[in-house]
Amino acid sequence: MPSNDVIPGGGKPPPDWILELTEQLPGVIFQLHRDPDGRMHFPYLAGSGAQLTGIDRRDLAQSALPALERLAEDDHPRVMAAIERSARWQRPITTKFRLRMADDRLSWIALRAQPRKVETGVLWYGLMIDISEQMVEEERLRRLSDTDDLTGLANRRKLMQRLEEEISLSNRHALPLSLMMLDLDHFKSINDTWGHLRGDQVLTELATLCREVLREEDLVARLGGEEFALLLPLPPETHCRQLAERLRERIAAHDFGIGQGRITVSIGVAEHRIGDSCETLIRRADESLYAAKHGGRNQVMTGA
Ligand SMILES: Nc1nc2c(ncn2[C@@H]2O[C@H](COP(=O)(O)OP(=O)(O)OP(=O)(O)O)[C@@H](O)[C@H]2O)c(=O)[nH]1
Repeated sequence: MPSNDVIPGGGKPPPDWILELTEQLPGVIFQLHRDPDGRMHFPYLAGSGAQLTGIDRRDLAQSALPALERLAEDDHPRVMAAIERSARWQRPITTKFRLRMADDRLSWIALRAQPRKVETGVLWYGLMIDISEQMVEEERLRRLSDTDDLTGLANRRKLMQRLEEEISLSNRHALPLSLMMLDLDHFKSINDTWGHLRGDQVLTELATLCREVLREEDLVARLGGEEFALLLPLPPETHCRQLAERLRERIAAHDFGIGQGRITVSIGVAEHRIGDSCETLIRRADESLYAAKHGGRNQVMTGA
């Protein structure tokens, strides 16, 4: 295979306007070469992004290591595996990763590269582009779609997603998991007496109280209206019921601005049993909540 497989333009110097064009590109275009023994280097690198890492291109033309060392620790194995797969199956690489820049900032980079077998190993033709802004926006949208507008708690969608994950873990490793359903008592009359805005304020303060009582790893979600769900991974055996009691007492003692003791909640607790699905666990917590309401409200009930 002639050496012009490695050097764009077949070894002839490219015209000035091509050089200028490639250097002005808002990203990086490159060739990445890998020897049969796995050593990599960038025979060609161009684009305005090429300076941002602060690594000299001449060093990268010798070895790709200085760039690979800048990969975020969590992303390194995934990127190496993508390169390996691409080389083995001759499939394009499509990945994204975080790369440490000269100013120590981590930037999100999207990479696309097409591999080609050459006599000396594998040669990729690719491009990289900074997608940090898109990633921030994606994260903002994801948060929005997971969050309840009024209280800032997780919403039903987020709860269902976490519940699926936790139940799958609990079923696989027999880990404890509890679900509490919490519903405000006679909330309609609070709204009717004090107005909808005050009702909203009660919901927001209630969310804060729940968060204060729970631990970081627990999830508090507003399911809609005056109904909340609390998901507790790994609670010690009797912990969940005690916690529900503490929360109930704390709420009953709190002054929501309409006089102490006006706001109470009913709580239904269900503990995960091996083999439970989301629906089964929710149904059992709902049944406990129903029992708490019918037992006179302002109380905690656990499943049979
Ligand atoms: N302020 C406010 N009220 C809401 C919101 N969502 C639902 N509600 C009200 O919550 C009340 C729920 O009433 P019900 O389902 O009858 O329940 P309840 O009065 O709490 O009675 P029990 O649950 O049986 O103790 C209704 O008046 C809804 O209008 C909200 O976002 N803000």
